[in-house]
Amino acid sequence: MILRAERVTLGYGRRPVVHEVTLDITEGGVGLIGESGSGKTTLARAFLGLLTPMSGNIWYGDQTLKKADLRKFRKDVQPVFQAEALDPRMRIGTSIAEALPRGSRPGAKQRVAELLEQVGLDPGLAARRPHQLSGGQRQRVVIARALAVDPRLLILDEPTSALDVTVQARILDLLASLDAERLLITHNLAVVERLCRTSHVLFAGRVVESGPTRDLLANPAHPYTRALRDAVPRLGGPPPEATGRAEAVPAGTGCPFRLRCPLAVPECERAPEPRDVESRQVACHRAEDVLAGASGGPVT
Ligand SMILES: Nc1ncnc2c1ncn2[C@@H]1O[C@H](COP(=O)(O)OP(=O)(O)OP(=O)(O)O)[C@@H](O)[C@H]1O
Repeated sequence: MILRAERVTLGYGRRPVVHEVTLDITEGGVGLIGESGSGKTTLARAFLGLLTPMSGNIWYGDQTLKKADLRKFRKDVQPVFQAEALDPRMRIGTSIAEALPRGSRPGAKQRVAELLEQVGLDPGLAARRPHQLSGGQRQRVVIARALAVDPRLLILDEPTSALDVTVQARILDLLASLDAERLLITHNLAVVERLCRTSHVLFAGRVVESGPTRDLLANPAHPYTRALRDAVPRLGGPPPEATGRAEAVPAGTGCPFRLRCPLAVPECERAPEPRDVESRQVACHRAEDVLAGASGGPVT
């Protein structure tokens, strides 16, 4: 385990938007799934040390981020940002060379060529500027930049959402082939299926279901996971529309999903604690009914 969030609450100003999340980044890839506004990027920013928790801790090995060696942390944990963030005026080679650790500048040209090859690009592209590359090539450059410091963990926020399906599949193959671990943020379930052994489903800033990705997708135990899965989770498909907004119920007033939940019962006015159900942790009073395939109405 490289990073761990322990009962982390995050927010902007005084408004919390992620509530008491506990989550380990373990081997085999970890997915954070949820619709727009559910808090995925906010949690990723905390894992990158860019947002300080209102309460709880981010652990890096056996130290909290407050006490950790930040130089080592910044080398170990690298974001993979959107390709649009590449400086349009800068040549690709310079852009990658800038990310290299200080001591390695003398051999930079050679190292840039190696990194370009590692991500499946012709080293000759180093002389070009971003607009002279395709979207898929630009995304590979972004990955090469992140790999420049030989990180242990990549934090990827929708790394392929701007790409067409075939290019997307090739970038996923590349990501799957890398040695670094992954925290992957997406609304696209096909992407987590390919890259993450474990997944966490966020709704309105709370983890509602966690477990092996395979199990979550094959047989969800939370009605929200089921809604996400059923809402066109094709590779390259649009974000699920049938699921509406994440901020359905204010915090502290029962299950956050209950106003949209086809299985809601009066008991759901009491917030469900996460509990172990089969292979996963799920925060739902009716997880067993969901697993059994119930589609609506109260338990009789
Ligand atoms: N800089 C900010 N200042 C204030 N509120 C913010 C800020 N960034 C995000 N938020 C709010 O925090 C909540 C969670 O946003 P976040 O970006 O983490 O969600 P997300 O799941 O990553 O969504 P998306 O998939 O659209 O990126 C939202 O209600 C959003 O409006």
